[in-house]
Amino acid sequence: MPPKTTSFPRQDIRVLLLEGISQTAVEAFRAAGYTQIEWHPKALPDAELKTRIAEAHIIGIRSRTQLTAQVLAEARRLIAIGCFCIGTNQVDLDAAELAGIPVFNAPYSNTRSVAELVVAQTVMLMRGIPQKNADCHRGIWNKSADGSHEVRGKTLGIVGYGHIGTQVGVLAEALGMRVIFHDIQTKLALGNAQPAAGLDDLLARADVVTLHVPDTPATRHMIAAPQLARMKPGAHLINASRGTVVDIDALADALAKGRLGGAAVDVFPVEPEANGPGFESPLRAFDNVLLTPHVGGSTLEAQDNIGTEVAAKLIRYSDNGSTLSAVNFPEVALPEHEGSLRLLHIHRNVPGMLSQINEVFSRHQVNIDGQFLRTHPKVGYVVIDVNANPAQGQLLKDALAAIPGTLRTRVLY
Ligand SMILES: NC(=O)C1=CN([C@@H]2O[C@H](COP(=O)(O)OP(=O)(O)OC[C@H]3O[C@@H](n4cnc5c(N)ncnc54)[C@H](O)[C@@H]3O)[C@@H](O)[C@H]2O)C=CC1
Ligand SMILES: O=C(O)C(=O)COP(=O)(O)O
Repeated sequence: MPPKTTSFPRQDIRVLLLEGISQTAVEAFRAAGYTQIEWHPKALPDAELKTRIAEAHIIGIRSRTQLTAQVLAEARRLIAIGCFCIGTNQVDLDAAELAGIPVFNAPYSNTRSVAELVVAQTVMLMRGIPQKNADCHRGIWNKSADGSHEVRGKTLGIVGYGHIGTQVGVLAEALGMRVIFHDIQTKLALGNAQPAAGLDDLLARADVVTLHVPDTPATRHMIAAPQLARMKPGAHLINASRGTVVDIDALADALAKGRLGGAAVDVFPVEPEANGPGFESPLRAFDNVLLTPHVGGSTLEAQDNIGTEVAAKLIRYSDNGSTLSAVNFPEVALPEHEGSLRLLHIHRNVPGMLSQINEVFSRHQVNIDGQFLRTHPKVGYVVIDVNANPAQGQLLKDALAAIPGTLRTRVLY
């Protein structure tokens, strides 16, 4: 397959934004001079996604859209992917990298929203509110303190002590909870939080266990029947991480047997494609389970901030070539290239690539003003600033594209 080349004025760059991404993103693209912006309130069905992605230069998604290797194979013009969320597990990151496509996300902007929800869920579960709420809706008055507890002095176990987990811990301590955590990395404990001796130790000690790990092979079903059996009788489980982390049938079984006091679940192994009827889960049967439709990060504040943040990263890459904070790609932080022409060359990381690239410039007798290189094991990214006119830029780009192992070239004027 010939290397992919993209070199357009901003007005010709097609931006496809799916899943109701905040208008702040649309405004940011417009303000930067992009005019071809297509916005969809929902995810697209797979077949339509393949057709649309074939035309797009930039795509923005949230957690629903699956950008598999098969979908990315259709993305002939795509230069960048924006995940307008934290998780990037919905994108085949290796396939994107090998196609020369950097992926950006918003690692912080919705973390506070998730943390606030989890703290609220902790209080609700400890008070038995899900059942009481369900009873009241059915006309049943059940005023009782049985099984209802203050959170003060109780133990919260946080699995995954990252951006969200740490904030949950700080907020929970403000309510007087004892906080213990488990993480695979050594973490600075905030406040009076204490690391647990391991996951099993945490499960055995916590009154409420809350999960804040990413979806990785190691976290899939990390909470299954054996782990649920280790939890304190009557303890509560909260999952606002990914639906893959909990074996949902095992959780339903533990709830059916009365092993747990309750659960709050925001994310599911299979989530409906669109709003409306069609949500299936064995957990629907339990009044003591707080079910929410993956809204941990869905506040207007978070979504607006995410829109601005990810759009800025996509625009910076499109205009300037900077891949700083890309999650799958060699990171190159670049100065502005005013007065010079910038060539981007993305290639398979094989020996001799840089000398072949430089040979192109000596052959064309063009001076290099600046050169920036970063490599990953499989992919290299070189940015070359030259003192050349646009016509020379096109010739240079074509010559660079002819180097075997080239994945993508662009020229930025
Ligand atoms: N419900 C929702 O709407 C939202 C869900 N999320 C989910 O929450 C996850 C966590 O978000 P952040 O805290 O921002 O991520 P983060 O990357 O800051 O923290 C994740 C932590 O989990 C730890 N970890 C990874 N694998 C582990 C394992 N096997 N065992 C124990 N710890 C492990 C990491 O070392 C890290 O400290 C995201 O990956 C995303 O899937 C994020 C935002 C909104
Ligand atoms: O940020 C994340 O990882 C989330 O899970 C939020 O996903 P969403 O943008 O609400 O589809």
